Amino acid sequence: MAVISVSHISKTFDRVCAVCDLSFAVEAGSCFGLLGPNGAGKTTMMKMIYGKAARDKKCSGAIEVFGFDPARDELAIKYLSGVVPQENNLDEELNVVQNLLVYAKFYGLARRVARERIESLLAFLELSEKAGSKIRELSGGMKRRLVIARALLNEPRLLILDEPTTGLDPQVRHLIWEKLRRLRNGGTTILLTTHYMEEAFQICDRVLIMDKGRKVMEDQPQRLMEQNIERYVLEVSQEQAAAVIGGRELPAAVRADDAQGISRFYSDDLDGLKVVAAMLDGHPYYLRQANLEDVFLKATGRALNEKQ
Ligand SMILES: Nc1ncnc2c1ncn2[C@@H]1O[C@H](COP(=O)(O)OP(=O)(O)OP(=O)(O)O)[C@@H](O)[C@H]1O
Repeated sequence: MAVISVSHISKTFDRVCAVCDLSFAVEAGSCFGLLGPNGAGKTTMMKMIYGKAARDKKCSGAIEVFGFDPARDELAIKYLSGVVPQENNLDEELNVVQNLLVYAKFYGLARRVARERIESLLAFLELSEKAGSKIRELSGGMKRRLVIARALLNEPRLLILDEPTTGLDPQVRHLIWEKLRRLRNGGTTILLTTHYMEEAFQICDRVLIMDKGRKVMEDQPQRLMEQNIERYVLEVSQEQAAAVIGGRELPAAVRADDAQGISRFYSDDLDGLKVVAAMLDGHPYYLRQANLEDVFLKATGRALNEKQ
């Protein structure tokens, strides 16, 4: 059963189509990722889902979240969901527990229930020791975990996260991924945006890759890779590739792609790439497995982390 269903939705700002005719569904108990570079339209799409942005008036599409239309029933959706916005909008004047109590009050939780929930959420997000700390005393990763704890106060069936780990170090990123996996395994439906292909690959059951407001492709991450990209990549600076390989014939199973100053040679056949490596005659290169970044690059000609 779909918890979120988006059908032919568009949103235009000053004639710029931020979201263009987008359709997708998020199944109950799954983790769904909107993956795309800065400005792809991910945040705008999310905001329309939780009622913070209106779709175009002339757009004939529909959004349903738990069967409710966010344009009309924002509050009903709010009580069933938790939202982690892109910015950590915590109250700097209050400490960790006080920040959570304010929200607990908003949700109408009795004080004893609120205290119990806060204690268990702080333990779950490994913040118990910081319960009495001021917000400015927290690291970026702690603030992010606190915002996630806050979004979980009303025990939501749907958790919406806008770039949950942007700017955080790899250790915190992995910790947050583990927590999100546990929530998903416990039955919470998760919708997140990210421009980290690794994040999408690690935690999403299904990924919609978007660019310039439009869907580029959508599938399980592993399937997106199996069906759209070769298994291995050899990377070398474009300048060096032009100097030593330019004009020479490549092995039959090798495809070359130049973008952002890097020449990439793709193949399912590792031996073919070893031939390319030998042609480089001692110039440095990087041989790796292909990932969702390569899928995006092949589809759009641009890198995921490139500014638009
Ligand atoms: N309130 C607004 N007014 C005008 N243009 C906007 C507004 N919000 C977003 N846009 C434009 O809509 C497009 C999509 O922006 P959006 O923030 O949804 O992208 P995004 O994929 O979430 O990017 P990021 O990863 O940087 O958050 C961009 O061109 C952006 O400049």
